[in-house]
Amino acid sequence: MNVAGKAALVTGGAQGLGKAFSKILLQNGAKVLFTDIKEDVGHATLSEFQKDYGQNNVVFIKADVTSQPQMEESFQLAKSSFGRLDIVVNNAGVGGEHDDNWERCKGPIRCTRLALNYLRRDKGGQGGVIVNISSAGGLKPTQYGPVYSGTKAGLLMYSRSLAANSDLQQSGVRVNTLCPSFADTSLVASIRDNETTVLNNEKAWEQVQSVGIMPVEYVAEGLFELVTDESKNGAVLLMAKATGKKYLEM
Ligand SMILES: NC(=O)C1=CN([C@@H]2O[C@H](COP(=O)(O)OP(=O)(O)OC[C@H]3O[C@@H](n4cnc5c(N)ncnc54)[C@H](O)[C@@H]3O)[C@@H](O)[C@H]2O)C=CC1
Ligand SMILES: CC/C=C\C[C@H](O)/C=C/C=C\C=C\C=C\C(=O)[C@@H](O)C/C=C\CCC(=O)O
Repeated sequence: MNVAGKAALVTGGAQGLGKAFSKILLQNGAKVLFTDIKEDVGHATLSEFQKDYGQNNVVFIKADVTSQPQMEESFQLAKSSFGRLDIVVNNAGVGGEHDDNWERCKGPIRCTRLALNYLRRDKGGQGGVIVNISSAGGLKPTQYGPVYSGTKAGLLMYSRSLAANSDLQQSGVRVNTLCPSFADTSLVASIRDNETTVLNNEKAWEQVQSVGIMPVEYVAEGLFELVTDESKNGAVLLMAKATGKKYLEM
């Protein structure tokens, strides 16, 4: 897929990986609507992007992925702003070990279901691609983040199963999963700063340091590959500082 002239919706795009995903799409000529719950940070990112990529090529809306009405409004706004929707990146998420944090999995599922109403050819869309942001922790056990790993593994298998659906394939929609290891964002800084609820901050931070931390721009290259390579459907891309990009073969 050539993203130039295409339209994307990225959740949690105000900062971190979501900002880097939005940026790489804009840099390559796509129009982007990004959502976030952080209004001030979102508006600052919007101004930066509008200056660099054009006033009409980027839109921000304060919207929470845990809210069905807010996400319905976000998808409608993307369609009315750009006249089309081709790419959806379900990125918004939080760290931490709250035992009810299945929203980390349910939020992207909610948004994937909404996305299908806009992308499917049999629903008036033009086909497209959904990329769900899981984690290396969704593929490999994280002993200090079992809830995090469990929810990300759930999202991964939801995405793979949906991608295997033949009706969806015929409607022109691909569904891929990106599994980054640690990247340089506030989520990882919260482990360093003892501001999260991982099971043992000190040991978790030691693990982060031994695995290594990737720049967000590098992770965005993986996202871009999953968006543009039309041979990829149901793909799971693991990215880590030491081992680079590796597709799951299973
Ligand atoms: N940083 C890392 O090492 C890794 C991060 N991930 C995943 O990448 C995604 C992005 O995380 P980071 O950029 O690291 O974190 P971050 O904390 O820097 O950015 C997350 C963004 O999502 C927004 N957000 C959080 N909850 C939201 C909600 N309910 N609705 C809308 N927006 C919401 C936040 O306000 C923030 O702007 C998450 O799904 C995370 O689990 C996956 C693997 C590694
Ligand atoms: C210590 C983590 C605790 C809590 C989770 C935290 O809230 C967020 C974690 C975000 C990312 C997790 C990444 C996990 C990475 C790993 O488990 C690494 O051990 C393995 C990473 C890559 C291996 C590459 C390879 O085998 O090819």
